[in-house]
Amino acid sequence: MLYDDFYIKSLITTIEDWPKEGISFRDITPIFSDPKGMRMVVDAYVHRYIASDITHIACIDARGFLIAAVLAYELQKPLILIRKKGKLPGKTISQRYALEYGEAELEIQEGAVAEGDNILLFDDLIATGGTLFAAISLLTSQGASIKEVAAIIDLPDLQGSQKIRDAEIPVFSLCAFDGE
Ligand SMILES: O=P(O)(O)OC[C@H]1O[C@H](OP(=O)(O)OP(=O)(O)O)[C@H](O)[C@@H]1O
Ligand SMILES: Nc1ncnc2[nH]cnc12
Repeated sequence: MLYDDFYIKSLITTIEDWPKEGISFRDITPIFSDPKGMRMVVDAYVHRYIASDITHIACIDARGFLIAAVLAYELQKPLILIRKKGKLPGKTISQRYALEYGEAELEIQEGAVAEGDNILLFDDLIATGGTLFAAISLLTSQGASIKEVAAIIDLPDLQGSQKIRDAEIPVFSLCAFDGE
């Protein structure tokens, strides 16, 4: 078995009513303090993408950075940082969006990606998909193609992953919290 989704899921804790009432927050912090879990997560993505034709990995501020940086090192691919507004120096392109518990704005630096780039887009979790769609829009507006979206957790009830698939972008996640 390459990875044990039950084991990965067992590391994720749920905090009710955080950061707002009604939200069941899925906390991935314990994965980082469990070396076996961390290796399982990274190895699952390395195995999936080692022979793929992706040219770049793009990842989303902030939790998305944590695994994607290790993955870029392992796969020897350039890493593109998609950051919350006001964090990237120089000329940027930005996109506002709504997520499960608020609104925000994402940015990339001008010239970060180009026509012909084949991107693996990574974030830790897919809820409504608002964050990922903003990232997709930033990358594709510069001519890049999204080869696949990868995440640790999918929350299918919130339909983000289905909307991304409906846009004909493949989605890969290691585990799901479905009606739980
Ligand atoms: O599918 P959505 O409804 O858009 O929600 C998913 C996003 O929400 C969280 O990010 P958050 O903005 O809380 O940032 P963080 O990673 O900095 O904690 C998570 O890391 C995803 O990026
Ligand atoms: N329920 C949730 N848990 C953790 N991160 C999230 N981002 C959006 N919704 C989330």
